[in-house]
Amino acid sequence: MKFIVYGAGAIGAYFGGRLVEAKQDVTFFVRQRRAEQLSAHGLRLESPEGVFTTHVQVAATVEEVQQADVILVAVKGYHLKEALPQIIQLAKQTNAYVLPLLNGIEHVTHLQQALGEEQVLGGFASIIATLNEQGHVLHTSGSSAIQIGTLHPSQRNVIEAIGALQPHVHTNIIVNENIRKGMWSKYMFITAFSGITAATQQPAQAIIEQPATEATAKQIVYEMGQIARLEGVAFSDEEIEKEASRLVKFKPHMTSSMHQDLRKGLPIEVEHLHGGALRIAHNHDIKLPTIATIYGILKPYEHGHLTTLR
Ligand SMILES: NC(=O)C1=CN([C@@H]2O[C@H](COP(=O)(O)OP(=O)(O)OC[C@H]3O[C@@H](n4cnc5c(N)ncnc54)[C@H](OP(=O)(O)O)[C@@H]3O)[C@@H](O)[C@H]2O)C=CC1
Ligand SMILES: CC(C)(CO)C(=O)C(=O)O
Repeated sequence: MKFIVYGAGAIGAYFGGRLVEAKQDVTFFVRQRRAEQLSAHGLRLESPEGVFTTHVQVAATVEEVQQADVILVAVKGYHLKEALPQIIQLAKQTNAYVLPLLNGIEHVTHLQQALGEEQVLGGFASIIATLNEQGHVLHTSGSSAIQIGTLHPSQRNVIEAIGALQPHVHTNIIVNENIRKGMWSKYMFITAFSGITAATQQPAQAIIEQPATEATAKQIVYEMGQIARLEGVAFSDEEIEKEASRLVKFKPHMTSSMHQDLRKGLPIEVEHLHGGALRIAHNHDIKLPTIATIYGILKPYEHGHLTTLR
């Protein structure tokens, strides 16, 4: 298959690299600095699933890309404002399916509004990965997977075709028959885990050892469950409780990428995750007081260091 990977950060480079390794035709759509880095040094994945180094095809302008079957989107939520017009243009000119791997939900709505429901697939990534200074991917979790699925009945063939790559890739491609629910489960969990670790500036230990912090984190999951249901995603009480109970199952030193980014003074996805949840709640005329509080605490850190506050 012919893939465009839009954004060659941790997720794009990792899963795109695994597709190159599986002999797929992959073009990494990147900005100038990353294009130079990838052209000069290629792509290197360091992972418990194997080290892989390869030359890659890159493109930095939409004119360079004529054909594609699938566009994997792997930017951060805070890149979307700039990236969406280009992704939409790429999708329109190639007629390719768009497979977003971001955490959150709002990007799916934006893509569907621009392209129609038939062109936007469902998906998300399960991995812990980052780029080092050389632009190599460091994959540190024990496993890696993307979950994919149809958001429209017409997408069955393309989802099956991507799923059929599974025997050839050194990662997991899981076809999820209810991908919308899968995406919401991940959104529910990550909004709580990233929100509470970033707001407390503590790893999972704070949730595990401090009942008040655990209760706040779980409350975020319950509020996310409320909007998921209002959006028509059928979560039972038990399923929501299961997501909430995952919050205390981490090793105490574990933390979220949002907390790590905050510590490093990097931008964080608070507007995309927590802000996105509040906008959905607003559309349904309800309040999410715990998420609103976490959003208020984290919002000043949205762009990284607090250099703009005087
Ligand atoms: N990393 C992880 O372990 C996990 C991440 N996720 C989710 O996946 C998504 C991506 O995260 P991650 O890969 O870590 O993020 P990264 O910051 O590592 O990568 C994002 C990449 O997008 C590129 N980019 C941004 N704007 C553009 C643009 N206009 N054109 C081309 N490239 C662009 C950036 O390039 P540049 O170098 O030019 O800035 C950067 O390399 C997020 O929503 C995250 O929450 C989900 C599960 C795990
Ligand atoms: C919690 C974790 C590490 C794994 O789901 C994650 O996705 C994140 O922090 O962004």
